Amino acid sequence: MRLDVVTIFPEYLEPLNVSLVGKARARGQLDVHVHDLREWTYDRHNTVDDTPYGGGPGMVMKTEPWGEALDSALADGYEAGAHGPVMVVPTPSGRPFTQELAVELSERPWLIFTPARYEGIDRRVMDEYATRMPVYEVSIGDYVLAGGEAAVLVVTEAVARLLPGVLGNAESHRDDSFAPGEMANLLEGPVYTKPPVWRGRDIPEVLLSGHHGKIARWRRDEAFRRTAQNRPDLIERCEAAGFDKKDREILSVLGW
Ligand SMILES: Nc1cc(-c2ccc3ccn(Cc4ccc(CN5CCCC5)cc4)c3c2)n[nH]1
Repeated sequence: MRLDVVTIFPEYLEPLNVSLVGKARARGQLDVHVHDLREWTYDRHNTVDDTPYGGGPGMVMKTEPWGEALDSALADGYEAGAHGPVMVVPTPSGRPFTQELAVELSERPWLIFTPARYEGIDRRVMDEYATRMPVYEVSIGDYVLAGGEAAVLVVTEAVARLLPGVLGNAESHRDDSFAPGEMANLLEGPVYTKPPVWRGRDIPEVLLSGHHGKIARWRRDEAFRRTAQNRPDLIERCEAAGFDKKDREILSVLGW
């Protein structure tokens, strides 16, 4: 997968050199190119913003630098043999970023991120590139950041860990919250490891029993407990996926 990021804060993307994404890059599973938007300005102050038409607070990012930076990133990518680009535009007003969307993006060969600052980018930039590729405007949550770079880190990490071979055997996204399968749409329950006792706190007996059926049931019950506690909205969603008799038992215990 190729990732291009156009930003006025290239240093903000340094974390893409470490940990999971850094290793995927070192292994050649990810090809990341960060471009400084200001390299596509020609005035003394490297201006990338201007006042909004129609008035209002703040500044809007200008079309020309984005157009030149994106055309350059596209030419570079095609030159390198990449294909099927998709533009990902972080914005508070976008489609919610979910595990489902992470899976969808992880199946694309080329993502071009356009994290903005100020009050966002002149709409004509997205309109222009929507004629050439899918444009996903994406929100990572119902809060307002000062710019899109943090969202690029979030989306990149969620996508990269889904790429084949990126998560080692020791880790798996099989039982992720929101992953398909029997734990679909449930939040994961508590996890434990050695030592067996820590500051007088021991491990739930069932996890030491070696009885895989009981352990799986306990984990599902704990997932229901946590989901009912923190995300009751998800209980309805997984009801659609079908509850078995045991599920209904734990839900009635939880007062559901
Ligand atoms: N999930 C999530 C994503 C973001 C995010 C992503 C990119 C940018 C680029 C600039 N900002 C700051 C920003 C943008 C829009 C407004 C709202 N204004 C009201 C009138 C015009 C616009 C305020 C402040 C971002 C914020 N925040 N949260």
